[in-house]
Parts: sequence; C-alpha cells; structure tokens
Amino acid sequence: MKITMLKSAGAALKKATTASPSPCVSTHLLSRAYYSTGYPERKVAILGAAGGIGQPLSLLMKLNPFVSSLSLYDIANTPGVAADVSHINSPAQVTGYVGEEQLGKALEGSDLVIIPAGVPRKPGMTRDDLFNINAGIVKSLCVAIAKYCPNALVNMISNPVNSTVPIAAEVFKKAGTRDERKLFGVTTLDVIRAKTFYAGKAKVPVADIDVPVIGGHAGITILPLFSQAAPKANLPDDDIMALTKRTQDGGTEVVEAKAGKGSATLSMAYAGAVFADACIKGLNGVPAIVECSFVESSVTELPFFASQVKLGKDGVEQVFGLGPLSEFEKQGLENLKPELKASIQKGIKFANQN
Ligand SMILES: NC(=O)C1=CN([C@@H]2O[C@H](COP(=O)(O)OP(=O)(O)OC[C@H]3O[C@@H](n4cnc5c(N)ncnc54)[C@H](O)[C@@H]3O)[C@@H](O)[C@H]2O)C=CC1
Ligand SMILES: O=C([O-])CC(=O)C(=O)O
Repeated sequence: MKITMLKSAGAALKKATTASPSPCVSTHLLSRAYYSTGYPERKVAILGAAGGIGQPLSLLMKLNPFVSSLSLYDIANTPGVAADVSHINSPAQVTGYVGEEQLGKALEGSDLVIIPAGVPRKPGMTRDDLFNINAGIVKSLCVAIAKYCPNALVNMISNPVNSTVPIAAEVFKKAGTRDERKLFGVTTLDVIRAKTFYAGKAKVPVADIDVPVIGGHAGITILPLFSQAAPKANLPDDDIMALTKRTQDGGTEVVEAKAGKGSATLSMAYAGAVFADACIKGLNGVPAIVECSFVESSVTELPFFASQVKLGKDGVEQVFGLGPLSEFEKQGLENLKPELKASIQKGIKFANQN
C-alpha cells in the first residue's frame, strides 16, 4: 500500500513538472491586478534623474501603477539610467533626456515634476551652505517649468528646501504661472524619520504610526509633533526631547555616516516616491489624501510653512492648522520662526535679484 502511494505521488509529480508553466507566473513586483485601468494617463518628469536620489526615485516611479510616462532628465548620464529602468515590465514608458536643449521636451505635458537636482551636503555643512550652487540650478529649472508645463505640480527636493521653494514661487510669479496649490517642498523624509524613531522608542508597530512634522526642512525648523502621534505612547519628556533632536538631525546623521559621499539618497527616494504617489492620487480624485508638505501657507505669519495638507485634483485642496501643541512644541515653533523667515527671505531676494 505504502509503495503504491509513493508510486502515484511520483507519477503526479512527473505530470506536474512536464506540463507547461502557468501563464500566470508573475514577474511583477506589484500584483498585476494593481495595474488597474480607468485612471488618466499621467506624465512624471524627474529633473536630476541620474543622481543619488534621482536613480532610485526613477526606479520607484517606474513601479508606480498610475504613471504612464516617465521622463528622466539630467545634465549627464540619463540615457543609461533610462535604458536600464525602461526594461522593467511595468506600464510607464520611459524616456531619457540629457542637456539643456532637451529640457523642454522632457517637461512638455508633465502632470508632475520632481526636482532632486543639485549638490548634496558633506560633513560639517548646513543645508544653507548649498544655497550658492543649488539656488541657480533650481531657478533655471523652474523657468523651464513655467514655459513648458505651467500647470504641473512641482515637488521640490533640492536643498535648502526652505529657500528653494520660495525661489520657485517667485520664478512662477514673474512668469505669470504661479498657482500656490501646485508647489510643494518635500518634507516627507522628516515624517518618515519621525515615525521610524518614535516606533522604535515606543515599541509599537512602525506601520501603524502617524506623526505630523511642521515648520521647514533644516535643523530646528523641522518640528515633529509627537504630542499628536497616533497611536499615543505617553513617552516621558526626556524621550520626546531626544526623539525631536534625532528627527531634526536625521539628515546630518546620514551625512556623517556617509563620510563625504553625500547625504540621504535611498530613504529620500522612498520619501519622494511616497509623496509623488500621494500627489498623483490627489490629481486622480482619490479622496482623503493627506501628507505634510512645505507650501504657501497662512497657518502662521510666515508665507511658507510645512503642515498637513489635503491633496486634490488641482494640488493643495486644504492646508490644515497645527492643532493643539504641547508647551515644548509651542516653544519649538517660536524658536524656528526667525531661521525659517530668514531662509524664505533669502530665496525671495535671490529670485528677484538674479
Ligand atoms: N528634501 C529632502 O528631504 C532631501 C533633499 N536632498 C537634496 O537633494 C539634492 C540632490 O541630492 P543627491 O541626489 O544626493 O545629489 P547627487 O549629486 O547625487 O545628484 C544630483 C544630480 O543633479 C544633477 N544636476 C545638477 N545640475 C543639474 C541641472 N541644472 N539640471 C538637472 N540636473 C542637474 C547632477 O548631474 C546629479 O545627477 C541635494 O540638494 C540634497 O541636499 C537630499 C536628501 C533629502
Ligand atoms: O541632510 C541633508 O543634507 C539631506 C536632507 O535634506 C535630509 O536627509 O533630510
């Protein structure tokens, strides 16, 4: 009896292995069902696509099921990056553009432009030390955006974000294309760090955590609101102070660990992809999409400020207020205002002088 069973099991095995493989065997990272139809075609352009952030961000946007066209622009090396990413069997059609003369084509028809172009920090530098190089890069890219895709949403990653976003706003104002709903400083990495660090300290599952982060994107201008963390863990004040400092210094932690080889690229690409996905979902009419971002704002007396925003069919649909703050956070808010104000003014001045 035993022998018979073994024999028939062997026969079944033989039968299974000689049959052709199922046509459903998936070579998709995302399930095929996720590539749902019925959403509008969306073109996304990445400016600085061959860089440390640009390359993994290009990969992640190629995997985004809502992207139909992916335009990769840089001043060098984009043909290789585009050829590489284009072999992935997801729907987005990938095109590489290189050099200023191809920038217009890269941008034309874009619904969303993501900008990680510019130099990163080395140990000992502040984000503001990048201003002299990155301000000019961002300005010229925004002049082209105003010309070739004036209605696109713009996700600004290039540092110093506290100044590059005001530069972009001024460029768009001068070009007559400014729409305060469409310009975003990407502060998602601050939120991702706050969630990760909080979950570690509170010993709660990281996937369940939400922590708003307000202010700007540099040092003390980054203000995580752990008093509003959900779920609430009732951590002692010392822990909250340490978590706040670690979130504010998160970028520096990576810069120092990379020891001269740049700043956060992989976590930033992830953060950039999360925020871009939220923007596209908003454009597509998916309800209740809320993320923190550095936007034109009347939440405080400063003209730009990061807080939670609701994303809709035209970009920002609603900028949310700050909610109740702890005494520690109220103090943090007052402390950050002078630095954030100065960085905003520096950007506005640069855009109007040069
Ligand atoms: N918002 C945030 O949370 C974060 C922002 N960053 C910032 O992102 C920027 C990029 O960082 P990485 O990718 O690490 O730098 P990277 O040096 O690796 O890459 C930058 C890319 O920009 C390109 N580029 C330079 N000038 C350009 C132009 N005129 N047009 C198009 N592309 C141009 C370069 O060729 C390069 O490929 C930096 O300013 C960095 O500080 C970095 C991490 C987080
Ligand atoms: O720290 C930097 O220079 C890059 C950055 O903005 C971040 O990692 O948050």
